[in-house]
Amino acid sequence: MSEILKLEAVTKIFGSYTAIESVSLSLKKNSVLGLLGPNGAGKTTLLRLITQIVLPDSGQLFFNGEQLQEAHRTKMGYLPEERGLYRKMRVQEQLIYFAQLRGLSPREAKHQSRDWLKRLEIEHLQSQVLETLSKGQQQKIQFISAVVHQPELLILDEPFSGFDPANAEVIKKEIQALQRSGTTIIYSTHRMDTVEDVCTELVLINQAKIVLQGEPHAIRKQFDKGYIRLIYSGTLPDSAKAGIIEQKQLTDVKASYVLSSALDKKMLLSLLIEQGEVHAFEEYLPSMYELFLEHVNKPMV
Ligand SMILES: Nc1ncnc2c1ncn2[C@@H]1O[C@H](COP(=O)(O)OP(=O)(O)OP(=O)(O)O)[C@@H](O)[C@H]1O
Repeated sequence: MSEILKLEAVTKIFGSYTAIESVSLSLKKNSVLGLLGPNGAGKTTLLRLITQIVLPDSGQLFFNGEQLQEAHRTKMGYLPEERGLYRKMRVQEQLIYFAQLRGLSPREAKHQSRDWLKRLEIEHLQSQVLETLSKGQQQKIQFISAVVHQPELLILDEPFSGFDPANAEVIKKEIQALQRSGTTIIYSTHRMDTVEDVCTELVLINQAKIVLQGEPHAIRKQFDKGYIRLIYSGTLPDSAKAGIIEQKQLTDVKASYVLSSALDKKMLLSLLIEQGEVHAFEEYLPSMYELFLEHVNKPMV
């Protein structure tokens, strides 16, 4: 059984508003799924359906091949968007409490909490009351509370929010390490810069529906228009000028271009080499950011 999670035509309606509409997806064990989408698209609702905080109005969810049920909760870790820790409780007490709640023995709970505090280099905070910690430090504690019981499936809603770039990098590395040790990860994010490094799968949600789905490079390849990226010092030959899609001056002499696929690549390259200095001449795939904008702005049918 290589599938950890499966959704079949899942729909969630709040009053008269459909927040998730007939979403189907299947997730292989050990993958990292990035959930992208504009504000209000339905990402958090989808995560809440998987964690059973809300129940679907129709459709089915399966975990490791079984109908999703209460008992699966201890096999999942959830970092919610609205962080929920006890402000007056001490750090270590709190982590031990959450770990035990998710099925660890007191001894194992203590061991794992200590280990994680050390990994995130905040062991010196273990006896502090949560509310005396900075926002980023509290975020780290919240992250630990989601992973301390070694869940099979880890669900993270905007895991990088509240972190400075250095700590965001620390969290990114931990997510990658968890994947290497066998954890399956789903996370929602607005940070397009991290998705291709971290994710093996991407899902783009817009207006309650999935509009793009697949492996990041494959999604980009699907929308390949055959463009060329050229970084060049010199005067562009006339034949290339006609094919300019995008142009950016980098220095007085050096510029970056996106050129149309209509050009004869071999001939163009030899002309360029003859007349100037070629710094880069490569296949240009649309970025996830461009695809995001394109698909989110398109009216959905
Ligand atoms: N409990 C609820 N009751 C009523 N409407 C809700 C509820 N939860 C979510 N919604 C609505 O469902 C839609 C999707 O919300 P959701 O929080 O899933 O979006 P999101 O993609 O996570 O957005 P963001 O990126 O802004 O966090 C929104 O219009 C929201 O108002």
